[in-house]
Amino acid sequence: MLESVKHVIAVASGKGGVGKSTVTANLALAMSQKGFKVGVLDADIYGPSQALMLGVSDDVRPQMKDGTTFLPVEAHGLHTMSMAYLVTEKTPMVWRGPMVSGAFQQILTQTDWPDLDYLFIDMPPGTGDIQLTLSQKVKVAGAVIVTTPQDIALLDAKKGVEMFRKVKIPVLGVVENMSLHTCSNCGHSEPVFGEGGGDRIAREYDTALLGQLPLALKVREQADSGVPSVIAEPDGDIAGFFSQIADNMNEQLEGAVQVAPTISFSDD
Ligand SMILES: Nc1ncnc2c1ncn2[C@@H]1O[C@H](COP(=O)(O)OP(=O)(O)OP(=O)(O)O)[C@@H](O)[C@H]1O
Repeated sequence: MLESVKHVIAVASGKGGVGKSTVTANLALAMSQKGFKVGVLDADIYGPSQALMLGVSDDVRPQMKDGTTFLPVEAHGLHTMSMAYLVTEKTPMVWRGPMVSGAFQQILTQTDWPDLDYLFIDMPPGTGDIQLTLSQKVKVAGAVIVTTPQDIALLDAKKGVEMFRKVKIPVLGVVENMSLHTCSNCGHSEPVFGEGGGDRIAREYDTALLGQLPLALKVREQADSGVPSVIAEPDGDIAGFFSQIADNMNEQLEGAVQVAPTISFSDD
């Protein structure tokens, strides 16, 4: 249950479509590759995408324990739970606010989470009911804000930072996604969505810039095929970015619990 989770981390964005789910999946996998026990909860109830990104097929349903709790679904070594496991692709999500936060609360608290170092919550975009429910019901260790560098996204990201501050959830830092695009034909790089936005917001709000990710075709292709870049190319540049982001996030998490090294005894 939630008591067995050491750190709940909310991954949020002000604006939709900035790559929050992509960052959540890859960051969780990067953390898992470092030896931490990691879970992912897809709280983006209107548009859950973690199942797709983590390669969980449509017909997978979580098993029940004692008829009251869900057992998380394992994917690439992560323990995952998502609204997508409980509804069919064709079920329209036309719920009102209270129903949405009720459903969120239920999958959060009625999932039999194993001992986890981190539970990453892929939040819906914006500053709505789910964000409020989360802050009221759970002790959240920190929030990671994902943004793209252009002004319109930054404006929304700022609202996100302010909201977390208001509800006393520490903002661990900002991930700037789609920073530079490198042409796969000629290698030329250009800042499609502008430059330096993540850095500006981090300074303005006295928080860290956890990392910058390029806009790259393979990031989308790999995520969409259910094998995020960190797994698809563990030694590639994208995996390297996420490994650094995971380290930076841990640095920001005061008193982060490190996984105890395995101690083996020898006879001599
Ligand atoms: N750095 C990147 N390079 C290329 N494509 C990317 C990158 N980051 C995300 N994408 C793609 O952009 C699309 C939107 O990303 P994603 O679903 O992660 O965004 P989101 O912020 O979670 O969206 P939503 O608000 O709908 O939940 C996806 O198709 C994803 O594969």
